[in-house]
Amino acid sequence: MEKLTPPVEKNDYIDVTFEDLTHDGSGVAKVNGFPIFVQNALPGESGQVKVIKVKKGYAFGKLMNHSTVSEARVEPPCPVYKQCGGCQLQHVSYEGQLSFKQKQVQGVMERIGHLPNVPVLPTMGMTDPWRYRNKAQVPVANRDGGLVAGFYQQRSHDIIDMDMCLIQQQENDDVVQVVKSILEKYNVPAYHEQKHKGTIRHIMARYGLTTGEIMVVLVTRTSELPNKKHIIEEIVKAVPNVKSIVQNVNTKRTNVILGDQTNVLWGEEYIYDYIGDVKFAISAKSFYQVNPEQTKVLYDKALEYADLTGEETVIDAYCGIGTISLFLAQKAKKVYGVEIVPEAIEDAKRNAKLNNIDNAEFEVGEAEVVIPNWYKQGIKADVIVVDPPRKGCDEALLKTILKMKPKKVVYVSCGPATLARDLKILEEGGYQTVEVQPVDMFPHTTHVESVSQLILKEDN
Ligand SMILES: C[S@@+](CC[C@H](N)C(=O)[O-])C[C@H]1O[C@@H](n2cnc3c(N)ncnc32)[C@H](O)[C@@H]1O
Repeated sequence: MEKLTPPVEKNDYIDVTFEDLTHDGSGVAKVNGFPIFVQNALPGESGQVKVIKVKKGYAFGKLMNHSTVSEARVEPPCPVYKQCGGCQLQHVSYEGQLSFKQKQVQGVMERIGHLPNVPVLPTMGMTDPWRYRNKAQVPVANRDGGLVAGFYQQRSHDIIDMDMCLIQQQENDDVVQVVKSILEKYNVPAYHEQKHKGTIRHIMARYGLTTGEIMVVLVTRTSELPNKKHIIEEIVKAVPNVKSIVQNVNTKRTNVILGDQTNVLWGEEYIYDYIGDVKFAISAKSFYQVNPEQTKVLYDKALEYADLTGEETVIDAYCGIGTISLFLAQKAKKVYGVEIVPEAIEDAKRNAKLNNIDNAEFEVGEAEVVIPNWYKQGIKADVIVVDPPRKGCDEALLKTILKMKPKKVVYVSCGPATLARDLKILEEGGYQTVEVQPVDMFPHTTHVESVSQLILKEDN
């Protein structure tokens, strides 16, 4: 096969116009069809780029200057946007972000799914896309005789001290600052990663948006916490809505934040929050959606697409803590949820009880194993909802769906590329994708979430 010669070399300076944005927010320019990826460049912009790395089929460049600036470009409001890396799209207007997310889904439908006619609707965004996150997990270090708490600088483990994060609930920012100063006052040593010494590793705050309840989690290397009694008293005094103070002990040399052992130091083991009418108990280790306001928007859409009358049997595959299952159970005859993580299923069962929901059953296991078993046992769903991780649905699960033939499939996805791949398989098996609705769950980041409705075609 003829070897293609890249049209650019390292250290070349070239003038380009950007055509697209990648899934991670880099601008894409093309030289004779050869793509060059450049950070901080937007579609429609032109400028001079220095080529910094050339690979077989693509190159990376650094933007040296702009000759045209996109109308969608804005000044990022966060002072540490460039160092942090937690957000990737703050330099794009919110309208521009929503349009980028819609185009990204549309693009993969065409390129990967070969489904150019599937309607991809405009992204449903937030009225106020700031301060939406209900969970903060902030690493702590010792510096200049005190404590710093903030975020890891991009591609490093250096902590940048920070007193606010514009996508965090204000309450979480406040908790982190107050707890940091209390720990500093009592000389609690911060964890030192290389030496694996010290005590406090992370300060974590969880906030119930609808209840205002706050949980403070102190993640420590050792189960011993010096001046524990005073620290607890001061946190209770300083954080009026605190309902739970928890110590999580993580003894391991690891990047995973939480360890195995959790002790309640004060108050309750759980805080509570509602999504719609459904109440959720949230422990230090529970998975819970980080943007509950948009979760409601997403799940309302899923419910609309499921179009339940009260007579249906529904399967919720990859059900996590049963958030969607409990939403659906209010409108269905019976819901079966399956999830691989046993603790999540315990939470799902607890949450069903908490809401007096007795028509939802949950099972631990792989969706691609459990659902075929259910089918063998005679369980046949009228509607199947799937909400898989980024890698999409397992092929065995898709095959079972095609055998079981539910009238509707509702596909909640956090990975547009695998969504497109799976929709194609379902379409070839007799389903029609009615529409795809992107929902912005994570403003200012490149994450794209969407929900799709598929119906079984009549002759199947
Ligand atoms: C995107 S999350 C779904 C969250 C869920 N809908 C909720 O609201 O809690 C995907 C879930 O799939 C689970 N998972 C991953 N692989 C799985 C598999 N093969 N079978 C079942 N669940 C799986 C993960 O543990 C995770 O909870």
